[in-house]
Amino acid sequence: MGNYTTAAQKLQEELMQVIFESLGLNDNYLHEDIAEGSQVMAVNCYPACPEPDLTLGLPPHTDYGMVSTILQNHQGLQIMDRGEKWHSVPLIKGALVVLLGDHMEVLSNGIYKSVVHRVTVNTEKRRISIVSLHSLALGKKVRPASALVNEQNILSYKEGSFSDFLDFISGEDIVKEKYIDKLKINP
Ligand SMILES: O=C(O)CCC(=O)C(=O)O
Ligand SMILES: [Fe+2]
Repeated sequence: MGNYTTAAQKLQEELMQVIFESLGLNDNYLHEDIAEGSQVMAVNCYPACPEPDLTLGLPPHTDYGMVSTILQNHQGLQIMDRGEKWHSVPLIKGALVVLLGDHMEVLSNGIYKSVVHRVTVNTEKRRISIVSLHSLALGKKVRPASALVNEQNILSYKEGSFSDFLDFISGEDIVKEKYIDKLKINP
């Protein structure tokens, strides 16, 4: 697990460079903050369920961070499109799933949106996923990149940190309210 955690952090640094390049930002953008950023590992176990239509493994949500990578042993993850339709993410052996989180939506000033996802269960097989969630260090604020704020794309998000997210989930009814909506300016 230690080696996997280190490799996931290194992969995340490379992914961020590519994502920044795709946004027209310098691929060195926030380099040190990313290298010193936060990483949370979550291991999820979803037992086989006799009545999968009556429940979910994990309810719909977005991840708080910049990116999350997921290693899974069985299909079950679903993502929602902009028309609010669910799509199953296929299981590809040896492949990782990469999801963009709320802090990437903030940093890109809304050019990229965090993806709503959920987990379904199945009757046959226990599903295990190993998720690596990345953002900046606990108290470090993520804000829209100034190069992505202009007349066509006005400032649309307030700054937020991992620590702000933790305060949010300890205080709010997270089923009714979404962290990203708290950061939107004039949603
Ligand atoms: O189990 C999965 O594939 C996703 C888990 C997840 O969304 C999470 O831990 O935030
Ligand atoms: Fe998630």
